[in-house]
Amino acid sequence: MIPPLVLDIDGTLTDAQGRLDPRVFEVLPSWDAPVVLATGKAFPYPVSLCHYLGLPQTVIAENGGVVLVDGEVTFAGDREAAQAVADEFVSRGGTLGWDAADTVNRWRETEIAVSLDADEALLREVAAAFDLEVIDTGFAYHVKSRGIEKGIGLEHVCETMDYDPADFVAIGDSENDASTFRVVGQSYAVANADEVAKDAADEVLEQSYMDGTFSVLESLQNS
Ligand SMILES: O=C(O)COP(=O)(O)O
Ligand SMILES: [Mg+2]
Repeated sequence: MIPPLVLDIDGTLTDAQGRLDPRVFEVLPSWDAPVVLATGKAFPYPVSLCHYLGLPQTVIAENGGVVLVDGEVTFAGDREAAQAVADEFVSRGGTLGWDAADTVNRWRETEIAVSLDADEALLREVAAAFDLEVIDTGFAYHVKSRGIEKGIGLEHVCETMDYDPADFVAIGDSENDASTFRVVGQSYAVANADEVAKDAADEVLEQSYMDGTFSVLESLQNS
C-alpha cells in the first residue's frame, strides 16, 4: 500500500538554489494516496503548487496557521500581534529585509516572515515581549503565535479526511517540520536538514534536497 505523504516544500522539494525540482512533476501527480503540502510559506504557494501538480488542494501553510482541506480553510494565529512585533522591531532599528518585504508578507494571514539578514537577537527580544515566538526555517524567521504547528495542522487534515496521522510518511528539512515528524508513522529528514529536524526524524537521509526526497518516494513506490 502506498502511504499518504506530508511534504515540506523549501529545502525538501527544491534544489540548493531554492528552485522547485522538476521531479515533483514526475512522481506526485500520480501518487496513489493523499499528498499534503505543509509549508512555512504563505497560503498561495502550496495552493498554486497543488493546482499545477493536478492534486487536490490539501495544504498546511504558514507553519500550521492556515489549513485547507476539503475546500474549507481555517486560520489560527494572531496576525495583528505578529504585525505589532514587526512594527516595533522596525521602530527599534530592525529591518525586515528583502527588497519586497511587503510582497513576502502581503498574503500572510497568521504570522510574519522576516529575512535571515535581520537582527535575530532584537527580533527575538521584541517577539518575546509580545509573547510570540520566532522560528528559523533556514529560509526566514517566522514571527508567530505559540502552539501553532504543522503537526497540529496535519491532525486537523486527518480528522477531516478520516485518516490517521500515523499512516503518513513525512519528509522535511527544518525546525518547522519537527512537529509533523512527531505525529506521523515514519519521518525522514533530508541531509541538508537542520539539527532540530534531524533529531526529530526517524531517519536522516544521505542525500540532500529533492535527491533525498526522491529516493524515499521511489522506494515507497517500489515496495
Ligand atoms: O517559508 C519558509 O521559511 C520555509 O518553507 P518550508 O516550510 O516549505 O520549508
Ligand atoms: Mg523546509
